Amino acid sequence: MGRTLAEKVWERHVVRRAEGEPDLLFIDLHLIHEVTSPQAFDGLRMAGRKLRRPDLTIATEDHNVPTVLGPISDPVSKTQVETLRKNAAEFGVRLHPMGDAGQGVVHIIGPQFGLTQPGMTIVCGDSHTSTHGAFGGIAFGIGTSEVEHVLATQTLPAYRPKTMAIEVAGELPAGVTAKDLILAIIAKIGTGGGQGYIVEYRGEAVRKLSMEGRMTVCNMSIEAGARAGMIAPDETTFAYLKGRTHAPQGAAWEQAVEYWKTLKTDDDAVFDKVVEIDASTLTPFVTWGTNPGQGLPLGEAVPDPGRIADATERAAAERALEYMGLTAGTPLREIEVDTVFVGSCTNGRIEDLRAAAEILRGRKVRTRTLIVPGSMLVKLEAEKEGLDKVFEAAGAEWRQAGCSMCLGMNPDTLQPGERSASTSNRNFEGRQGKGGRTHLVSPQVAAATAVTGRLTAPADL
Ligand SMILES: CC(C)[C@H](C(=O)O)[C@@H](O)C(=O)O
Ligand code: SF4
Repeated sequence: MGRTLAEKVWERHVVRRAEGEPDLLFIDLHLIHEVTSPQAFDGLRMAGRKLRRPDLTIATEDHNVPTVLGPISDPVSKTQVETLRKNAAEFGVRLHPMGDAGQGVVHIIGPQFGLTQPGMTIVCGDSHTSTHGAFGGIAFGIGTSEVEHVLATQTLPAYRPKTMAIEVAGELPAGVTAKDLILAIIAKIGTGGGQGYIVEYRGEAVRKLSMEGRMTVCNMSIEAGARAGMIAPDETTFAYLKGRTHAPQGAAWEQAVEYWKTLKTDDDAVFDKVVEIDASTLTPFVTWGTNPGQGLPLGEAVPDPGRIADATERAAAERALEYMGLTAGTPLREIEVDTVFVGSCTNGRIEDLRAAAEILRGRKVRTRTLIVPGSMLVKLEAEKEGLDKVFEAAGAEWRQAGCSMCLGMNPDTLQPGERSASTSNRNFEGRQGKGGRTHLVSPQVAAATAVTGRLTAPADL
């Protein structure tokens, strides 16, 4: 019987297997940030261990950094960043600190440097590590004790998840993006729908996505509860990687591509579960609730919890509407927002900024609008293209790279009761600041919303 892509990549990395025990996997790339690494380094220090493979480890500062120039004022954030600096120096880890040209959100810098490659195992003490699966590797988030294990051994014990195929037939209509697709997928399968699985996204619409779009999709796999998300590499993947700093060069490149071409699910392979979705029926999607599965097409209205059959879901919807300050039956297009955030490891890449700029060009924003590049390199690229000027002319704020308003660990937050349209990945209660209300959207919807002050698709402008 043939094998799925996930099975192929997994098997190639097993260094020890024993009955009744998790497989011991070799890890090709270990990404580090300031929030989940301090105790792991402490553990190493206490055990008198060194880092096993500093060459396969890379660190960045992202969650706690302010996105305006200047020092970190919050003492907890400051300590976390300083601790990472000390640890990186002591253990010989390459670090991209604030202000460095290579700094950025951990899931943006791996791909941009060509460190993220097809067929790899990639881990990070961060749930959105699933992003890197867009290149056809197995990438997942790990806990701090696992971070320590990987630092010490470059291996990780893990049970192999089951495999799920999400088959996306047809083409995305014009104006419908990767973000709308993944929000629609999560609304369909639920925030627990992917639990216990590695998801492989397949089908025509997925093949047609750019690498940026594929990363957006894989990024949010975790929001459907999946262990990881992946997409088989193809010409789009190779073209994206070619020439990047850490991508193989010359003969090694040819050899790598030859191997990468074998990284696809065999025709006769069997997935443990298959979900089908028709891309051609999709429209711009927004969330109305407090989990990423509570989403609907923008053309619809706030749902009536009374009409939800499942008691748990009904209770969740009631609570969500109360927190969100929404009334059932209100057209989603009539919801007014105070703040728009374009950024994060979901939608903080150059293509996302270009899409937002295209809509904001020659227009003015009515909301507080933060445009935050996912990395300093994205920032540089955007500035070369003059996108910063477009944003500033529209009245939006152009910032330094970081996680920013994706989560309230830095100065970019919502005030209690404030409402945002955000291109990030989580709309949990308090995610963007205590009492803040988040609607997850694509960069296109975010930009159009900034123009009108209400949830809006570009086609409505
Ligand atoms: C802080 C970090 C551990 C966390 C994660 O694991 O994802 C954060 O990045 C997030 O997006 O919530
Ligand atoms: S941008 Fe958001 S989702 Fe991504 S790593 Fe930072 S906090 Fe987590």
